[in-house]
Amino acid sequence: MYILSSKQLAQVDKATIKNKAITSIDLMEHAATLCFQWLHTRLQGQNIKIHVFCGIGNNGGDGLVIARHLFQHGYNVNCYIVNFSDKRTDEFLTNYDRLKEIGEWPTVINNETNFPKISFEDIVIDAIFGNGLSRSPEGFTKKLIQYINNTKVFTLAIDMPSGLFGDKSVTKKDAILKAGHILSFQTPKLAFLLSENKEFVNTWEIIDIGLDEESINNLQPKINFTTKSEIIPLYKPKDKWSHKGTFGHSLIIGGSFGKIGAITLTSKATLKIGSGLVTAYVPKCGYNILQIAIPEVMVEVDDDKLLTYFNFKTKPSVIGIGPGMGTAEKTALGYEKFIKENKLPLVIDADGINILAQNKTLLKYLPKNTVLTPHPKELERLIGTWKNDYEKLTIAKQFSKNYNIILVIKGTYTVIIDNEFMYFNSTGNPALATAGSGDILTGIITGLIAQGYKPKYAAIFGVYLHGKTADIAIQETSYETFTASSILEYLPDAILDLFNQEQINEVGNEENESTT
Ligand SMILES: NC(=O)C1=CN([C@@H]2O[C@H](COP(=O)(O)OP(=O)(O)OC[C@H]3O[C@@H](n4cnc5c(N)ncnc54)[C@H](OP(=O)(O)O)[C@@H]3O)[C@@H](O)[C@H]2O)[C@@H](O)CC1
Ligand SMILES: Nc1ncnc2c1ncn2[C@@H]1O[C@H](COP(=O)(O)OP(=O)(O)O)[C@@H](O)[C@H]1O
Ligand SMILES: [K+]
Repeated sequence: MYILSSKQLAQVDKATIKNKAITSIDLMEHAATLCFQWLHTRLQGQNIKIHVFCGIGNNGGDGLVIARHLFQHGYNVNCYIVNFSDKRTDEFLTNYDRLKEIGEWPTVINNETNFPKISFEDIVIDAIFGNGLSRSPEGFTKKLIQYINNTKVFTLAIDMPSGLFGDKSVTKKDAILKAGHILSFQTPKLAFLLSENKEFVNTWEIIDIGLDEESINNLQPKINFTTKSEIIPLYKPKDKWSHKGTFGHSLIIGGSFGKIGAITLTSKATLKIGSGLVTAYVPKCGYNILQIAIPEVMVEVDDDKLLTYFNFKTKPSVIGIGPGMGTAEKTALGYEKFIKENKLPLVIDADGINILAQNKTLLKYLPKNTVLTPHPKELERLIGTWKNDYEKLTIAKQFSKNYNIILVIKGTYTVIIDNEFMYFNSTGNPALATAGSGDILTGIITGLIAQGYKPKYAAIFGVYLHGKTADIAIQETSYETFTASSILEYLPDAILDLFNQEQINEVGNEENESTT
């Protein structure tokens, strides 16, 4: 699914009202009723105090609709208007009247002395600011946000946590509501996927409010959130007449004394994802280890304990390089020579990236669409520092464009960057934060390229499957006991899950709530 900017979302709201012949007030009624239903399903009429804080724009309008439904269903509700401006939208005013019509008058909050008492057991619904936030909240509104945050009460944010911009960094972090859960309309917001916002964004889900898909597509958005629906079409079914040559030959280069495990994991993953043939090129000390650990993999050797010569005989279709390789001087020299001469598709990880970062003149030798898979530290060495996550993405896009390479920036929401396009991954969880997890990813992406997946799609698909293994595993095992080898154990389930129709379009289901 696409990720839209605030401006694009406002455009799509307008286009939906025009193209679908629905009024703005009905669209609001529909969206906010879905939020009410979400809450009602979970509370089942329980007598919990619910404080609904409404702004004066359309986010406030949503709050008024939710409050009305809650009142009508007998909930214990206090509704407030946070009166930070004399402006009112028409939809707000209509819903204000509708609330009064059922005999409920919201309390107007104009200053700090009107702040209501909130207990830890209560629920707060945050409908103060949504997509129309134009600057950081100030004055009593900011104080109210801080007051709510200090209560540590459960907060349900409608569309956005108030004070957080959907698509740009906030410097004043003391005026943002810390949401316990967010019900966000139609598309994920970029802000939810960035670690700088982790204090404000806990779990979130997307509520499909029926905005006009055609208008969304017409905008040709460049930021994507990759879910199962986008992954299924990428899958390449196996041809009945295929043979092992059809699925490519991967060469996996890496390892050093004490780090043969890393390259063993990468080789195993390359084989397991379906590369027809796999050869590992390792220091001599890795020979027996690899031959015993993975009989299916062929092995070529370099110097005793470190890669030095890079003079393999294998003629592969793709090369995955870097895990466990080290950055010793003689390895770096051999690697530099290899990079300058190589013309084959590459996936570069770990020390392969670190050596490039030490000698950036090498970058121009990388074949077009080389995949680099840095974790945040490796990325920093490669592209330099950044002031905030948005700037990081801007620099990374420019880097991808300058060198014609595909960046896989690993993290909670791994993002694949190809020029100005970004693909955020939806799968994965902290079980993956374990030694060797990245080595496996390198193998998966390499093995997919060997089978004919274009590098960009191999990266998107590989990252999705890698994360999915952990999501499936965690229902059966624990975070603690999940190791990098578990990724390979659950890889068959992750692939088979693609054919499990029931879970398609699962974003929005509780099962797929996203946790940061
Ligand atoms: N049909 C639809 O369109 C649908 C819309 N929907 C809902 O609408 C929401 C967007 O509504 P919205 O555009 O009215 O913006 P919202 O966030 O309520 O507030 C804007 C107001 O706040 C003001 N303001 C901003 N920052 C401020 C600050 N720091 N301090 C003080 N004031 C500040 C700003 O004033 P201004 O910037 O002009 O000064 C303006 O008056 C969206 O998130 C979703 O919940 C859904 O119902 C689905 C259907
Ligand atoms: N909290 C998390 N949620 C989702 N994925 C995670 C999380 N932590 C780590 N990962 C994933 O685990 C992998 C770790 O890779 P990396 O840091 O290179 O590990 P290693 O060097 O140990 O192999 C990446 O794919 C990353 O996206
Ligand atoms: K809000």
